[in-house]
Amino acid sequence: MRILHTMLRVGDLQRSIDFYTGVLEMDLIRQSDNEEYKYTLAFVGYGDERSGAVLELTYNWGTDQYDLGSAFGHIAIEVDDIYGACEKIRTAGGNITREPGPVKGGTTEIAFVEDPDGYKIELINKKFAGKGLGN
Ligand SMILES: C[C@@H](O)C(=O)SC[C@H](NC(=O)CC[C@H](N)C(=O)O)C(=O)NCC(=O)O
Ligand code: NI
Repeated sequence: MRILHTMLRVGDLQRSIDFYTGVLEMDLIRQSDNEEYKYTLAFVGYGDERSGAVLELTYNWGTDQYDLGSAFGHIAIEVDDIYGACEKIRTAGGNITREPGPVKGGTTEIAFVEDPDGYKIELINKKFAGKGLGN
């Protein structure tokens, strides 16, 4: 078994596609409508589903916002240079909500960016990927 995707309900599909492709440099892999049940799916990621897990952006027709609640945490992305990545994301209009630097209580360098619906995306510097807090 392997993880295929994480599904996120979004309030404006093009706004989300623009963010994940334009700001986080993902590919738009495929998109499909379900006319009967009135929703559209857009799969975005770094390479296709055979090479790794992707995000499944789900737009329910006519629903433009959701209560994210307090349970969802974040999706993590590995970046080669977290400081440079944050500058590029900021320049591209992304909302960095936690500046890059060592995680509290550890050494792993992280940052957070929020997507257009408020979902948190954690950026982790490549040299720390898979090392937890890095201690
Ligand atoms: C393609 C596969 O990865 C899917 O996740 S499609 C599954 C399908 N999704 C939806 O219906 C999304 C819209 C829905 N209103 C929602 O917001 O979740 C699904 O969950 N189908 C249910 C089923 O029983 O088939
Ligand atoms: Ni799915």
